[in-house]
Amino acid sequence: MELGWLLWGAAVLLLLHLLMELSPAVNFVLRVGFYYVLCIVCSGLTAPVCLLVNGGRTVKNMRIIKTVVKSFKYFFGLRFEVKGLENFEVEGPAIIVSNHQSMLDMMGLMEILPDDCVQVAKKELMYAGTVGLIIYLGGVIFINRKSTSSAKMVMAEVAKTMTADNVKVWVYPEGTRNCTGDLLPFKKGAFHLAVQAQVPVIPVVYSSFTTFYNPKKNLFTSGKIKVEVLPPIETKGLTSDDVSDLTDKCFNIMRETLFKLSGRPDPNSVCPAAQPCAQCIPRQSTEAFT
Ligand SMILES: CCCCCC/C=C\CCCCCCCCCC(=O)SCCNC(=O)CCNC(=O)[C@H](O)C(C)(C)COP(=O)(O)OP(=O)(O)OC[C@H]1O[C@@H](n2cnc3c(N)ncnc32)[C@H](O)[C@@H]1OP(=O)(O)O
Ligand SMILES: CCCCCCCC/C=C\CCCCCCCC(=O)OC[C@@H](O)COP(=O)(O)O
Repeated sequence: MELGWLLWGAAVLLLLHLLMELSPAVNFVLRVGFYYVLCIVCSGLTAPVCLLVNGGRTVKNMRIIKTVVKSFKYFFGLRFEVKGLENFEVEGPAIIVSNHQSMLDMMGLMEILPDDCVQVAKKELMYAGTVGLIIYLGGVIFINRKSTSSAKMVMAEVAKTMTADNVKVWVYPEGTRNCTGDLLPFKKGAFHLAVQAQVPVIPVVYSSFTTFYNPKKNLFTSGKIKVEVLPPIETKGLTSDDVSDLTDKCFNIMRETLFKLSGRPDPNSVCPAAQPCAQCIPRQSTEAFT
């Protein structure tokens, strides 16, 4: 009887393997599906541990969540090459800003997440079953993207409490996932927050996923992700009038780093050729690279 089940299991695995080999779409759906299942199951198992160890919603739970999520990369053959971790060693709170390419970012996030750091997330994630529960227990700050005034109010509250609680806040300034290999224009919330709390901004850049992950092409293979934590940008003495400049400065540094890490030409270099080349391609027309 047990041997029968084993043979059935082996046959199903073999069939799935064959299907994945034959069809990129099946391969993509199964790998993404497996990521979802892993997140849902691990969240369900980790939530009671967080409750038992730390008693409720607290940033301390992020250490437990981080330990679990850091193991996910082995299932998908992902490798991280990290540079500049010492830039996280600032005294006290800071705002960390990074590019946001896909839900796979959770693995990259947890790979380098410093202690006492919470993320800003869209409030819809709170209702994502066990994943919502674990995110809630980790102390994630939820914002309503459909209401600028309510999002601003939450951010203003965070600016007041982050210094008292000595926490770092991780924001995805693009405000949505973007897997084009370039950056979307930055929203200013993170930078208002940094100026209001008078804390540094630490930019973090992940290389483009487009060589191994592209939903439009049903591509999801193993791959290497280069990560660079850039030096903190101070905001002491800056006022709300400086927010736009601060946003632009961060955007330009991060875009330049994204292109460098992804092996693309420097976006700021001037093309000497008469014909447009890769350097000349304007920021929003990046489909050619995906
Ligand atoms: C154990 C296993 C577990 C496995 C699974 C779980 C794995 C890990 C779990 C833990 C990790 C969870 C992490 C989850 C991450 C989720 C990521 C996301 O959800 S990304 C989406 C949500 N985040 C954001 O949107 C942040 C970026 N957005 C902003 O900062 C925006 O600015 C805003 C949301 C605050 C407002 O956006 P919007 O309404 O579109 O308005 P804007 O155009 O940006 O601004 C309008 C004007 O208002 C000014 N402004 C903005 N913010 C402020 C402010 N705080 N104070 C004052 N003024 C502000 C802005 O400057 C604009 O004015 P202007 O005159 O045009 O300059
Ligand atoms: C009872 C309800 C059950 C609902 C089940 C939902 C299951 C969800 C399961 C697994 C999801 C794993 C993903 C982990 C968290 C990913 C965070 C993320 O990447 O959010 C995207 C958000 O930043 C921006 O969203 P948009 O690009 O604007 O969209």
